[in-house]
Amino acid sequence: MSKLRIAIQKSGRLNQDSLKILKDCGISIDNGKDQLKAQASNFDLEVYYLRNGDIPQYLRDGVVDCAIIGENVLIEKGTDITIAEKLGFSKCRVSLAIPKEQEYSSLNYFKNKRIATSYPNTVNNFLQEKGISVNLHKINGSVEIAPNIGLADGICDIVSSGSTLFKNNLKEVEVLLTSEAVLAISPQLTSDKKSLLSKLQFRIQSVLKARNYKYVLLNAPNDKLDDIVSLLPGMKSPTILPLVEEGWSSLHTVINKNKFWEIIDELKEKGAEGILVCPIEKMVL
Ligand SMILES: Nc1ncnc2c1ncn2[C@@H]1O[C@H](COP(=O)(O)OP(=O)(O)OP(=O)(O)O)[C@@H](O)[C@H]1O
Ligand SMILES: O=P(O)(O)OC[C@H]1O[C@H](OP(=O)(O)OP(=O)(O)O)[C@H](O)[C@@H]1O
Ligand SMILES: [Mg+2]
Repeated sequence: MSKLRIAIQKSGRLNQDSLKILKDCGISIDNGKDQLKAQASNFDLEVYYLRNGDIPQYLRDGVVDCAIIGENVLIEKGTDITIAEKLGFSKCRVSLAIPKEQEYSSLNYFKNKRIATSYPNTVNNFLQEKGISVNLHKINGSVEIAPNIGLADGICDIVSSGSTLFKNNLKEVEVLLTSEAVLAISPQLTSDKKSLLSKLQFRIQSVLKARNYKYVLLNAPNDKLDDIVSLLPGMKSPTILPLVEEGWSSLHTVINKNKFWEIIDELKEKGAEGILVCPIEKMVL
């Protein structure tokens, strides 16, 4: 059977997290330094190390079967490509920004202005829909410098913490889209690869679920258990085991990491003691 070919970014912001998710899926990659193609030793998978910006074309041409790529790049260059999973890392947004000292009240500000960007299609589609025409300057990097050197009146680029905008005296005025890393599928995927892709996707889903939950163990007096259990969603329902000490139990459950601190405070209020919180490696529902 032929192998599933996956593209990941060769170097840059997605590279390490992409390798990590494959590793967490139990996939070992024989990765010689500077190799552009590597094999997994325990899964029918071939890894191609490519530029993020080139990946949509490789997917379209069927040179690779799937890829880990920023959603923003697919919106810019690959609207024909299907997203199979959102992967929860490399979260950012693509935004319009202008010099800090400029007044801004609406998108009309941009009428006939010069905008520097690496995302011309995204900007064009967004502004055309609103009936606003602009002069676009396509540049590939260091976009935030453009207004300071007189090349543009505004920019459209990736924003995460906002510190690059801040350092360049710019302010974010419109968010065009939000993005995160995704698993994208080639439109040319052949049927013989589908079961391998499902197997990979199943593993990715188990890893992503586990990343969102914590395993919690606590002790509580038996007369407080009902109150405590009412706070806990769990996978089905919590496990309760008697402690050696008379009148006490140990309770085990899983909690969504976003609700974690909120629930921990309530658990303590209701009489829980000795609370342990552990990471979960995989979660299969
Ligand atoms: N500051 C950021 N915070 C979070 N995610 C980001 C940030 N900057 C970029 N990203 C995400 O990571 C992806 C890769 O960004 P990176 O800057 O490493 O690559 P690139 O230079 O755009 O691509 P290439 O591999 O083609 O050189 C982006 O497409 C975006 O999805
Ligand atoms: O809001 P922030 O947290 O400052 O992040 C935004 C910056 O991050 C990215 O650049 P990167 O650091 O990847 O450099 P690059 O331009 O060389 O890709 C992006 O192009 C912005 O410049
Ligand atoms: Mg970058």
